[in-house]
Amino acid sequence: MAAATLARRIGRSGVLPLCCRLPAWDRAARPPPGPAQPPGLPLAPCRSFSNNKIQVELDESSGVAMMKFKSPPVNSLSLEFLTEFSISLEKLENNKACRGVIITSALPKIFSSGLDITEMCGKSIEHYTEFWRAVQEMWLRLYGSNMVTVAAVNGSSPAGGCLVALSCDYRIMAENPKFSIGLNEAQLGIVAPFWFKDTFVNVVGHRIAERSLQLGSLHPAPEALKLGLVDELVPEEKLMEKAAAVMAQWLALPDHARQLTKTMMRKAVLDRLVAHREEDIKNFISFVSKESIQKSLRMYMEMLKKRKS
Ligand SMILES: CCCCCCCCCC/C=C\CC(=O)SCCNC(=O)CCNC(=O)[C@H](O)C(C)(C)COP(=O)(O)OP(=O)(O)OC[C@H]1O[C@@H](n2cnc3c(N)ncnc32)[C@H](O)[C@@H]1OP(=O)(O)O
Repeated sequence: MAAATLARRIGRSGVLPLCCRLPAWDRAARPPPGPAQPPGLPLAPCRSFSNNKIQVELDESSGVAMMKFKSPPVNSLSLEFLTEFSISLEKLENNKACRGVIITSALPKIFSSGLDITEMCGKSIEHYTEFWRAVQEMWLRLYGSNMVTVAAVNGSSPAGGCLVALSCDYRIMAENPKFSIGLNEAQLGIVAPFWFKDTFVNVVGHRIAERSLQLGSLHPAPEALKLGLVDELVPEEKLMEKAAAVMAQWLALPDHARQLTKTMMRKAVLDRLVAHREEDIKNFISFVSKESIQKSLRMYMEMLKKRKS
């Protein structure tokens, strides 16, 4: 689907209507590009594209795309960011030349600061609906992607930023103990929804997830490795090289076998949100509309500003 059409269909809702496409986890496995492809068949025109928030470059010879978050100061996941993220994933997913994507940040020291807190403060019910649908859409696309997804975590990655990394197939983090990662929602006085929790449990197991979620822990990189929250630590300057090597290793397998296995591992969790999407939006709205929650979020934002001065 052309980007302009996609953007029109998403419209202000930030959501791709489910009727527009099969979810990635239900699609048939794609044949690998290259010799198996009928000669003369044009590849989708998406070698490189970028928008205000995200830059993507696809190397058609390897089938690997590099996606870089570039939304200063901290790559917070605003409605606009999430919409651009979903559009970028959709474009790659639909491009037969693309088999894998490495996700990283173009900003120093920050992978993503998580959901944009200002989107959850003092807004209308319509806005909360639109925002939360966009968060869901991003996760459904990323967690359900047929592509190999590698997170090259080159900075701190709290809450929604951690979810992005957790939703990938493999996480490599820069071995800087000043960088931390985790679902710290409880520290903000908010609660990670069930599908954040399910994604976390699928990576680290129930006990570690329960303790970490209740405490709202942000784990410095070495601790994140010990917990299995990330798969590897490497010196920062080696991060992209390592991500490319891991990607090559994963792409060496036949797509159909890997994709069907991924679907088998993730389907139950994806289906659970798909079946309860509207209820999940209602829960989000009634939760963030509470005066006590608004107060907690405002205090947290003030704390961030004070810490700076
Ligand atoms: C019953 C169940 C119902 C379910 C209900 C669901 C409820 C909601 C669930 C929500 C799920 C996920 C939530 C989130 O993702 S919330 C976001 C959590 N993120 C954080 O806690 C990170 C906060 N930020 C930091 O710790 C630091 O900023 C940093 C990322 C480590 C970077 O530090 P820095 O020193 O380099 O930069 P700093 O000066 O702090 O920040 C620069 C400016 O950016 C602003 N900012 C930072 N993070 C955010 C953010 N997430 N959203 C919006 N704005 C952010 C910060 O305030 C600075 O602004 P300014 O320059 O002072 O104006």
